[in-house]
Amino acid sequence: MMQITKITLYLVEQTLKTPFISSLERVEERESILIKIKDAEGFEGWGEVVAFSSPWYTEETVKTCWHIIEDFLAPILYRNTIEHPSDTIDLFKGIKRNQMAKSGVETALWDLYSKRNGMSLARAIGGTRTRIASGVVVGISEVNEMINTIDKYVNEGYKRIKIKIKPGNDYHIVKSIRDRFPDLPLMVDANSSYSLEQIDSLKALDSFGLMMIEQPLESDDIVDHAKVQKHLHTPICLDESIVTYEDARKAIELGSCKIINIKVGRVGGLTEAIRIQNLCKENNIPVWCGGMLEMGVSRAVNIALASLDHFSIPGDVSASARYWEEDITVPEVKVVDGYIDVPEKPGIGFDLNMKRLKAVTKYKKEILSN
Ligand SMILES: O=C(O)CCC(=O)C1=CC=C[C@@H](O)[C@@H]1C(=O)O
Ligand SMILES: [Mg+2]
Repeated sequence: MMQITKITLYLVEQTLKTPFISSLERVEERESILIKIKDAEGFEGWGEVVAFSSPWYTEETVKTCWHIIEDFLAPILYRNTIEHPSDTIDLFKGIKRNQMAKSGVETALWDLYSKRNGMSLARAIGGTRTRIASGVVVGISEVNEMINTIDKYVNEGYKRIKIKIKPGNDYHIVKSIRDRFPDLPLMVDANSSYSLEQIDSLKALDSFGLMMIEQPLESDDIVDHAKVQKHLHTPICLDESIVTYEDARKAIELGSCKIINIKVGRVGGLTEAIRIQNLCKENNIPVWCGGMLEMGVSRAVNIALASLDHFSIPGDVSASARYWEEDITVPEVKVVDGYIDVPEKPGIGFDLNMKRLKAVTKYKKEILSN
């Protein structure tokens, strides 16, 4: 039984090594919230909230998450004894959506729970892999610059490259990259920048042997995606549209996608992420672990998630050095020959780099229990 005695929130900010550009936004300064949860026996768990500063990817922001955690989720934790992190599904039921806020808290409880039980987070959630295959994302820029960046990542051993596309910035870019790297495991992510009327632009990509096209249409759509999938050979992968297990079930039933990108934050935590992977396994829908330009705590959670057996496609879990001069956890996440080792230490398997955390913290607050 976990009796929560202290919850502390940290607002942190780090500058990305290079700005990240998608069809919707340019991210340069990355804010996040870190959550530290302490229990009556002195164990500590850490979680990271992956919402961005503005609501371009989903409706949540750093500020909405802070509000939801401070005013609603933390009081629930103080009022209840918790046996298992999955108890939060019921405890948080009265609070609609706000998945990233819930996930930050739930993953901190998973870290706490696995530390209390002397197990790694990966083993606590049933992960079996000892290492995970790593892929990396290349943002939108001038095509020769993208090719040089891809070349660098391929030489670093990354197993799969994802590039960002948008209408008008698609066919010629993919063609140039394919000409240069004919056999590269390559996929594209449109972040919902196409409409049904632009289906021909998507069909034109069919000739490039892409692993998948991620989220071409609206971020809450599964109906039109099903229509498009019928006319495409390339599998559609859904990201933004899948926020719950029920969304995944309906999308699979409708044929809206052939692959799902699971992001822990987007679906409200590890418990829901695991349920979605199990559903996909039953339905032969491959899954992979998405990224959120995250710092070390959430990166560690992604490594644990991707150690589950049905995560068969290299995801967006890359090295700490992909984004950060110095990460907030130690040791840094490293990619060796295209793989990241799954840590065996109890909990998330990485320690907080307290010096770095202090340097990047803009504001810190202990949430009081009444
Ligand atoms: O974390 C990473 O390495 C990159 C993640 C990434 O590609 C994304 C993060 C957040 C929003 C998007 O632009 C994009 C995605 O949609 O998957
Ligand atoms: Mg995506």
